[in-house]
Amino acid sequence: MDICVIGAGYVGLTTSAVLANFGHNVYCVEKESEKVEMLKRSKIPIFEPGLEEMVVENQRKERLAFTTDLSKAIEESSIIFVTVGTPASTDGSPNLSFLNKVVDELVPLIQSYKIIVIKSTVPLGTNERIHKELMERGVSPDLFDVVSNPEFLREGSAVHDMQYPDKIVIGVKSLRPIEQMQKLYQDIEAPSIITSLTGAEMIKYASNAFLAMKISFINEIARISEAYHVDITEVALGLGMDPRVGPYFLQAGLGYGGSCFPKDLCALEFLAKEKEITPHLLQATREVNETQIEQYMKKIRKEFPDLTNKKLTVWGAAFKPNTDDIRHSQAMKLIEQLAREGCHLHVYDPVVTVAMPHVTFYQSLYDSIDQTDGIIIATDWNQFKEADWSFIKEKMKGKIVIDCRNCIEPSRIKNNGLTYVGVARP
Ligand SMILES: NC(=O)C1=CN([C@@H]2O[C@H](COP(=O)(O)OP(=O)(O)OC[C@H]3O[C@@H](n4cnc5c(N)ncnc54)[C@H](O)[C@@H]3O)[C@@H](O)[C@H]2O)C=CC1
Ligand SMILES: O=C(O)[C@H]1O[C@H](OP(=O)(O)OP(=O)(O)OC[C@H]2O[C@@H](n3ccc(=O)[nH]c3=O)[C@H](O)[C@@H]2O)[C@H](O)[C@@H](O)[C@@H]1O
Repeated sequence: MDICVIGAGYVGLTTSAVLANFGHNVYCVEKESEKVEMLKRSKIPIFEPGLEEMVVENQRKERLAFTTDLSKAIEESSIIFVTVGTPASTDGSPNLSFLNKVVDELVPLIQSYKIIVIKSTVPLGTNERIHKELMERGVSPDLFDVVSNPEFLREGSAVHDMQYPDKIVIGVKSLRPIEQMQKLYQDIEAPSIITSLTGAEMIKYASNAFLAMKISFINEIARISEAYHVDITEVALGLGMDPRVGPYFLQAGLGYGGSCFPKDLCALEFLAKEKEITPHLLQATREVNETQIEQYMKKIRKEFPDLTNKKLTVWGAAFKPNTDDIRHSQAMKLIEQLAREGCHLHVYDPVVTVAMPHVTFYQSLYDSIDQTDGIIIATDWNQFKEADWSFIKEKMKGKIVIDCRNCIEPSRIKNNGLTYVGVARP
């Protein structure tokens, strides 16, 4: 099949590479010409394990092309994926300007039957609205179907997640596009859920809200566990053994960040309030998360009562490991807070470097700890878990290691004469 993917961000690039890898011809249309030039030279603008290799391989096989020319891509494609960003506006409502622009651009270009697949995460009712708008603007209903096909990939494992999803959600208004959609995904072994356009939108929001709630739940339980000297990792293990709960997303720490959980939670809260529903759990989830940085600042201030001119090392800046994405990163928020309080910060992240006042980003893990007063782990990269703590003990000046992700076994640090501080790890 010939496919057009609009947007070359995390979702657009992964969708393009994976569909091309399944043998489809894919045109990935991106509005930023510099990005397109880079991609044409097989340079990927984001860090995502396995993506570059898959892009290069499919460019070589001439199944994947990058362009700014939407009209040619639409003319040649029967399926159009829309993967543009839907960031939060200042009032928490989703900003749909990129999506609306795409709809404007599509109106004059639909001259033969197309399936328009909305992969971006959009507020309830958006797919219905797009369908209506296309008709009102003169596009014959014989020439298009809108399909709501939300994406569940995680950054850092995007290529794997898209090839091996646990389900495929297909929201439709009529039965007409279903067969084509199933054919498109025939190489993926996963159950499909066929639902309404708005039902698919809600499955996406409910999934992200539930996962975020699980994280805030374990962070709240960690606060209580700490007060009663209980080990949160044992609690999470025992809790997660119940199949009704499951073992995932029970890692206590600095809280969730990234380009999706914070904005999708705000969007759902906004959508609830629009219908005069008080979203108690969503609000509580957000409130716990928003106070996680302060929880850890208290721990840091307890170890270093005067932060002015303290030389501290922070490991991790990305919002999670295996990505260079710092959008709404809790690690970055912590770094900014520490810098505001007068610390001299030495930061190391395997793939992130940012220019900011009072902060020096290092290119090597061990260079970042030279003569430091303490180490703060803000993102749980594997590299940090595998560090040589006896060597670190020799290089650093102080003794304190604050693990804001509970990602290191305390004994590994304590056995080397250092002090370990996590959350609820007595
Ligand atoms: N990042 C993630 O892990 C996931 C994101 N999502 C959702 O997918 C959507 C996209 O997310 P990301 O890929 O992270 O966004 P992104 O912001 O990284 O990428 C969007 C891309 O679309 C391009 N674009 C915007 N308007 C365009 C237009 N008119 N024509 C061509 N290109 C255009 C932008 O320049 C940008 O490169 C969002 O709704 C997000 O909530 C869903 C699942 C996972
Ligand atoms: O809609 C989206 O964009 C995506 O949002 C999340 O994926 P992502 O944001 O890439 O990353 P996650 O692995 O979910 O982690 C999100 C945040 O939660 C934190 N986290 C995760 C798990 C955990 O147990 N504890 C915890 O603090 C991570 O450090 C990170 O900051 C969802 O997991 C995806 O299914 C979804 O498609």
